[in-house]
Amino acid sequence: MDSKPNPLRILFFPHLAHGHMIPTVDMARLFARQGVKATILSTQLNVPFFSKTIERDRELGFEIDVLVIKFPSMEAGLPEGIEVISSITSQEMGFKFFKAVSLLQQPLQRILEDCRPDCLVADGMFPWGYGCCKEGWGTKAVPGIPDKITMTRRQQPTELRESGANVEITNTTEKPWVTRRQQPTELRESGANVEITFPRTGTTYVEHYRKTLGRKSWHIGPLSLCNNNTEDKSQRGNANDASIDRVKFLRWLDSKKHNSVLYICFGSVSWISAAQLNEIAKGIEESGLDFLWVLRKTNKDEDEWLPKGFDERMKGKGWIIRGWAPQVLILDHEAIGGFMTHCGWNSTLEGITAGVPMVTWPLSNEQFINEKFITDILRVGVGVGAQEWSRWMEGKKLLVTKENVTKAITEVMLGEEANNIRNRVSALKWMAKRAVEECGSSHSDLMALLDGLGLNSI
Ligand SMILES: O=c1ccn([C@@H]2O[C@H](COP(=O)(O)OP(=O)(O)O[C@H]3O[C@H](CO)[C@@H](O)[C@H](O)[C@H]3O)[C@@H](O)[C@H]2O)c(=O)[nH]1
Repeated sequence: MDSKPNPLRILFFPHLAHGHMIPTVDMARLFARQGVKATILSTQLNVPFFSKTIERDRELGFEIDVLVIKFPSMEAGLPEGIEVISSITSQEMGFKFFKAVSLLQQPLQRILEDCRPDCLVADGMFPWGYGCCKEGWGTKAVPGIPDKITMTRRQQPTELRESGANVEITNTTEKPWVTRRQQPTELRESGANVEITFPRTGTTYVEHYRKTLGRKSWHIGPLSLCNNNTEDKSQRGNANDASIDRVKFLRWLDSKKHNSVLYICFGSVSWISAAQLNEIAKGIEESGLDFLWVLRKTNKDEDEWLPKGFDERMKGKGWIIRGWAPQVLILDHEAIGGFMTHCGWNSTLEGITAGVPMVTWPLSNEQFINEKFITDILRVGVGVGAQEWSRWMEGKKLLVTKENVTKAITEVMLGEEANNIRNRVSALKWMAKRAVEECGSSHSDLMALLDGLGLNSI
């Protein structure tokens, strides 16, 4: 690949959580493919989650690298080794973790002064990210004139300077999924509900975002589609090489009929009680469906909750994967006919992009809102009946019963509506694919954004 002598340099700083690192790394790779020099900023222990992917892109000639920022564990009273949300095991540890994250502001500022990138893409979870750029560290080429003139932010007219504010780059296509990244807290605080915030009166959500909310935004997703080979898909977000296991369960999936296997995964941070896991297992068994079930390593050992004899009875019918599974690869497999999901935004988009009907089981964060989009607006899934937030509190929460589980999964995979749901989600799948192709809306937004940042004027 021809590399420009002075490419546009963008620093990407994702939150220290898989659900944020994964799409940000995809985004950085997407930008690098357009000639941007992309640098991903992260802490030492998080780099292995994406370093192999980055190395492969570098071998292909793309300008993408990684910069390490020290995580202030000690300063926040955290033990060494806790640098990603999925390692948090208690509420107290969670508070300390977020304290440490907030302490990253000053080191970020120093990095910006040293590196002087043209642009910082900071995670929405770092509300102080934009403030770090206000000091005028960056230079920007003035677009639209024949000669190259660069100015620092401080030298720019206010208008130009302000235009950089509150830039939203969303991992979405032009469907309703677009706006939710920052909604939950606002929604909860305002007491409003989904219908009020997103009226369905013929206007698309993108228009709503841009016109009604007046937010500058570029809708460039679904980002997972930039992983277009098996290696990329299976290593996405994964520090270990799970190739042996991968081959095993992919072969198993190959032996199954189209759309016959239920895939179950609750994302990278959720926590499910032993009693609830027991109900899920019984519900799956009752449905008679084949399944592939991903469990985080932090979940209780199977002998604490797995119904007696489950393993024996489910031989050949199901797999339980402990740890990290290559989700995008699995969802793309034609044997997968349903996805039981906690409605994390990445999983939601990945399910839609793969054209897989969903069984929705929101747990926390903004997931109950995402569920409404899946079940009520897009109508590509059926709710399992989750009624309340659950996090950290074993045994005190309202359980979703095994009957609820059986009912929802059979409705999505076999029921009268199953075909209609499948047709609707298939239509969205193709829409999503078209959006990222050349001339598609996401591709056009990406080009417009890079143009605005001066990619072609440098
Ligand atoms: O075994 C696994 C588990 C997860 N994933 C991937 O990890 C990501 C998980 O992201 P998401 O589905 O968004 O769930 P969370 O990890 O729970 O993400 C957090 O961050 C999201 C983005 O802000 C929010 O929407 C969620 O509510 C919040 O819990 C997805 O890309 C999955 O494909 C895997 O590849 N393998």
